[in-house]
Amino acid sequence: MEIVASQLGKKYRKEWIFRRVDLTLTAGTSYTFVGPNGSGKSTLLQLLAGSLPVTEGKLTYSRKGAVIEPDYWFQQVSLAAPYLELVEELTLTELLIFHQTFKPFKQNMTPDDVAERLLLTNARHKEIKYFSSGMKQRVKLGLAFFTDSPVVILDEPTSNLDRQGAAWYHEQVRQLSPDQLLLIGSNQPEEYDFCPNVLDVTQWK
Ligand SMILES: Nc1ncnc2c1ncn2[C@@H]1O[C@H](COP(=O)(O)OP(=O)(O)OP(=O)(O)O)[C@@H](O)[C@H]1O
Repeated sequence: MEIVASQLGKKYRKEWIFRRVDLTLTAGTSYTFVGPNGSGKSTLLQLLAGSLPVTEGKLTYSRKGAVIEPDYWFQQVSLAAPYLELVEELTLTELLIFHQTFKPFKQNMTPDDVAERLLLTNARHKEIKYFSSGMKQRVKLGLAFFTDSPVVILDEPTSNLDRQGAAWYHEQVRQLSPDQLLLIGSNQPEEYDFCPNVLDVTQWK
């Protein structure tokens, strides 16, 4: 899996958030985008996920040399981010079953298997709206970790997690497949201490 950005730029109203972003992101490794609050990390991740339109430049997804059309990018990507909401009225089991109808889990994992990996077996019949913020964050991360998708994008992955939750995050992130491409947006070095490619988004201002 490869994502290539050529001369990518994003403008909101009259303000350019970044311009002339040239990147080649290749599966088998991870990339972390860093920069101060408001510098554009989340915006860039959403562009790379194909969930926000670019203002200028070009984005290409390809797998084994074959270009993937933009209509199919969403199938390639699992994104966990603070601004993405879970369906609060569903129980955890209902949410996992619902999610599975769009994107299957890895290795034929069942919703019960996923709940166990989330350390939330006891909460699987509880509605998400009654989950603590840390439990919700674990669910968001788990949907990204355990979905069978070649690209995993994590924006502020350990927000709301306690020390045990952060340890769980590190354990899961280490278990991602070498075929997957991991992209992170972060301000906290301990979230990406394992990541060999750290890119400061202010270079594209
Ligand atoms: N929908 C929008 N309309 C207008 N401006 C926006 C919109 N979304 C983001 N911005 C602006 O784009 C800039 C970059 O925001 P972004 O959320 O990408 O930054 P960030 O680096 O992820 O910040 P943080 O570390 O606080 O999460 C900010 O100035 C923000 O106000």
